[in-house]
Parts: sequence; structure tokens; C-alpha cells
Amino acid sequence: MISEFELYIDGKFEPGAATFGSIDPATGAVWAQMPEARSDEVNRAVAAARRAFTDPAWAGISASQRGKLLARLADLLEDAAPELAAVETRDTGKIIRETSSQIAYIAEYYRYYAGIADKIDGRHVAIDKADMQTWITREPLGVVAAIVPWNSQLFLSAVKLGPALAAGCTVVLKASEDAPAPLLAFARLVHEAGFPPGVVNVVTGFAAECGAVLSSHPQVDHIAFTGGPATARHIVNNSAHNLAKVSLELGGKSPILVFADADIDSAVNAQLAGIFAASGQSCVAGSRLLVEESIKDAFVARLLAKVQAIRVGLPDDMATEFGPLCTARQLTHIEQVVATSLTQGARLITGGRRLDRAGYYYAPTILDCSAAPDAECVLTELFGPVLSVDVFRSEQEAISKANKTAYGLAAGVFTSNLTRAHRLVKAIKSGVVWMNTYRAISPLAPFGGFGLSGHGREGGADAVLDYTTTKTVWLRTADTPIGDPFMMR
Ligand SMILES: NC(=O)C1=CN([C@@H]2O[C@H](COP(=O)(O)OP(=O)(O)OC[C@H]3O[C@@H](n4cnc5c(N)ncnc54)[C@H](O)[C@@H]3O)[C@@H](O)[C@H]2O)C=CC1
Ligand SMILES: O=Cc1ccc(S(=O)(=O)O)cc1
Repeated sequence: MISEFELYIDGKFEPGAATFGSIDPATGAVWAQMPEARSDEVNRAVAAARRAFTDPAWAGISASQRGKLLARLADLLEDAAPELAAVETRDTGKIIRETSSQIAYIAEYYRYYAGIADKIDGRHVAIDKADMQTWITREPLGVVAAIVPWNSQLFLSAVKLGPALAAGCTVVLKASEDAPAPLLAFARLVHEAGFPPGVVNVVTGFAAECGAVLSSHPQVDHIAFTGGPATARHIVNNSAHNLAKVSLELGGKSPILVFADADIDSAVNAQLAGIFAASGQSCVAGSRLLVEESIKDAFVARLLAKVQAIRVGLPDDMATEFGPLCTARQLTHIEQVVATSLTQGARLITGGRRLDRAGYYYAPTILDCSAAPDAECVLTELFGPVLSVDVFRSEQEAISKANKTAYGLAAGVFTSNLTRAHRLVKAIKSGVVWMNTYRAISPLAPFGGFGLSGHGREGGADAVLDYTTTKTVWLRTADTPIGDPFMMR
């Protein structure tokens, strides 16, 4: 497995200003040293990206050529998927079953944007003046600061790098200080793919000396951020310095609504996947089960039986279904929110404790919140394996409970009633609604939220446009001299 990690700045690998230990969440012990970028490294990375943006080696190549570089990166990523998956699993604790299949699929995101690179068209305007031709071209926006959290970081980078590079931007990618190894390893593939120096730079470091320096840097034009709402507020404040365009992909408190007429086996499995896959550390975690009252007891009993059969184990074992949390901080946060929720009237159905083993394991947990619908665990994101259960008695009540948090990222609806399904799609406030399925993703499908879940949309063809700006060109076609200079044409 890769065990040496460096920053990647201006086409070269370097050790950083200092190093910090990265922890293996399955043991709680440091497993590798990571290079820390501070202001000097960040400033050099942004300067390299700025220079590369206009350098003929990048600005002078065709869009098709940019697509070929992205396609090459996709091939390299696919080949390296097993090795990168091992690194991600070691550094984040995410189970190898998910990392290995997810990384192979991420190659498809780069392929998708490779194909789009030379399809970013401008348009001709049927202008309302006889002696004028007017058209709009699309140009790359400039230097992008891509800031990602530790979870699914190769995926969250792909939905930024893919469209940004297809559009012709250059990028400084900041990996989280929690588990940066997979992105630093990924930088080797960027290098091998042959992107000119400075087009992609990969750094990691802490909030004040790295993240804040990058997001407030005067040479940054666009900040593509994924993370928590609290950090997002810092990002928006930082962008007051550079007035960069900002996109925010934030947390969620996504409901899964199960009606009595649903395919219950499917809904139980989707709920299991929604909250216990990746040990609940997913922005789209289906952390609120809203179930029709008449089937609540039967549904929860079937769910509980499946939860009790989950195979907890070491994340690098293909048989493991449930691994540790990524950080000790996360473990403490979940313990505190669960304890508070119990005092607020939530009732423990299962879990609610650390597991008695090394590493940051927290048991799959279900809390009945039907008597405490405003408990903390119902309203705030935990980013862990904690499901709150509540009931509804009517479609209207289901909608109002689904929409009651400040988030609006995703929702799942399980029903066999087609007309109701259409009504719910319209009524639920979230950027994604999964009907009779959950946590499905594709490069072709846009993704993002409302409210506290942010306002960006990543994935899909239109994402490329976020990394471009328009230029309107006017051409006067008359051969006669321009007339009255004191009036607008
Ligand atoms: N909507 C989406 O697509 C997704 C959202 N998320 C959200 O991410 C969060 C979990 O990740 P965390 O690592 O806890 O997020 P976080 O917000 O703590 O960190 C995210 C990134 O921001 C950086 N950062 C921290 N302070 C900064 C500052 N002052 N200036 C600039 N950068 C700064 C961090 O170093 C890291 O790289 C959850 O809320 C989760 O829901 C996670 C995955 C996908
Ligand atoms: O479709 C977008 C999407 C889905 C899942 C995740 S996570 O990695 O599970 O947080 C992120 C984005």
C-alpha cells in the first residue's frame, strides 16, 4: 500500500511546512505522516494555478485535448482503484466493500466530463438591431479552490475537478486534515495523466493556516466547497476578501417516508442502507424514518432484525458491513447528541453506545422519537449511524414532518401509489428525491440541496457551466460611419 504522502504544487511533489499524523480509525493509532500546507504552500499553489490558467500549455490546447487528458485520468483511476481503495479504507475507516466499488465508479465521472469538454457551446443572439451581429461565448472562470471533507473525497473531488478542468479552469484542491491520504495519492495519477504543471494542485492542512488562506486568496475566482454548515459560514465570510463565486454542498437530515402500501422488504433494505452504510457518515444519510403509523411496529421489528445481523468488523475485510467512525471527535459528538435526545424523551430501541473494541466504533442505533419529535437527534445532522423514528397518520402529516428541519438535501419515498408519488415529489423540499430506492448516484444526475444543505448543484452536464463565465461579443456590420456619438446604440 502507498505509504509516502506529499503535497502536489506546480507539477512537483514536496514535503510541506510540517507533518502531522493521520489516524487509522480502526485502531485509533497513527498509521502515516501527512504533509501540512501553510500559507507559503497555499500561496505557491494558487500562484501556480493562476500562471497555468493563461499558460499556452493549458490555455492554448483545444477543448478536445482537455477531454483527452480527463479520459486518461479516468483510465488511470480505474486501474489504481484497488490501491486507492486500500488507502482510503485505512485512512478513513470506510469499509473496503464501499471504497473499492465507489472508486472504480468515480472513473465514470471523469469520463463523463471528458466527453463534455468540447461540447461547451456559446450561442448566437437574434439581436434586435439591423446592423449588428451578437453572440455569447463561454470562457473558463479561472482559478478554482476545491475544498472537500474527508468522506467520499475522491468522489467529491471528481464532481469539482471533472467539470472545472473540462471548462478550462485550473484548480487548487484542498483535502481535509482528517484522512487526506487518498487525495494525496490521487495527485500521483493527475501527474501521470500529463496535465501541465499548475493545472491541478493538491494540498492539505488545517482551517486557519490552509483552508482560510485558500478561500480568501485574492487570486481565487471560484470556491467549490463541500462540508458542514458551520465551516460554510467561514467560507462565505472568507469570500468577502476575494468576492469569489461560491458553491456550497452541505449536510443533511434526510427523511425516508414509508407508506403502508410500500414494498416493505425494499423499504427496510433501503432504510438499512440509508443510515448504516458508511456507518452513517454520508451527507445523504436517511437519518429520519417517517413511517405510516399502522405499519410502524412491524416495520421497526423487521429493521431491527436486520440491524442485529449487521457484520461489524475491520474495514479492510471484504465481509465487513459496518466499520468505525472516522474521528474520535465524531464519536464524542454522537454520544453527546444521543444522551441529550434521551433526556428529551427519545426511547432507545437498539445501540446507543460505543462498541467495546479498539478504534472509533459506535453501535448501529435506533431511537424512537415519536414522543419527542423535536429531540436534538431529529433536528441536527449527526453524521453517524443513528436513526430517529417517527410516525405519520396522513400524507399531509408526512410532508410536514419531512420538511420540518432546516436542511433539504435528499429524501426517500416508498409507496406503490403513483399519484401520491408525484404529489410528494413536488411537496418535499430537497434537492434529490429517491422514489422506491435510496442513495443512487450517477455522473449524469445533478445533486445538491436547499436551505442549510447549501445551494450548489454538482454532477450532470450543467455543472460545467458553473465553471464558465459568458462573454458577449457585438460586431457592427454596417460599412457606413457610426452616427450620433451622444446616444446609446
Ligand atoms: N452535500 C454534499 O455533497 C456533502 C456534504 N458533506 C458534509 O460534510 C460534513 C462532514 O465533513 P467534515 O469534514 O466534518 O466537514 P468540515 O466542514 O469540517 O470540513 C470540510 C473542509 O473544510 C475545511 N475547512 C475547515 N475550516 C475551514 C475554514 N475556516 N476555511 C476553509 N476551509 C476550512 C476542512 O479542512 C475540510 O477540508 C457533513 O456536514 C456532511 O454532510 C459531506 C459529503 C457530501
Ligand atoms: O449524489 C451525491 C452524493 C451521494 C452520496 C454522498 S456521500 O459520500 O455518501 O456523502 C455524497 C454525494
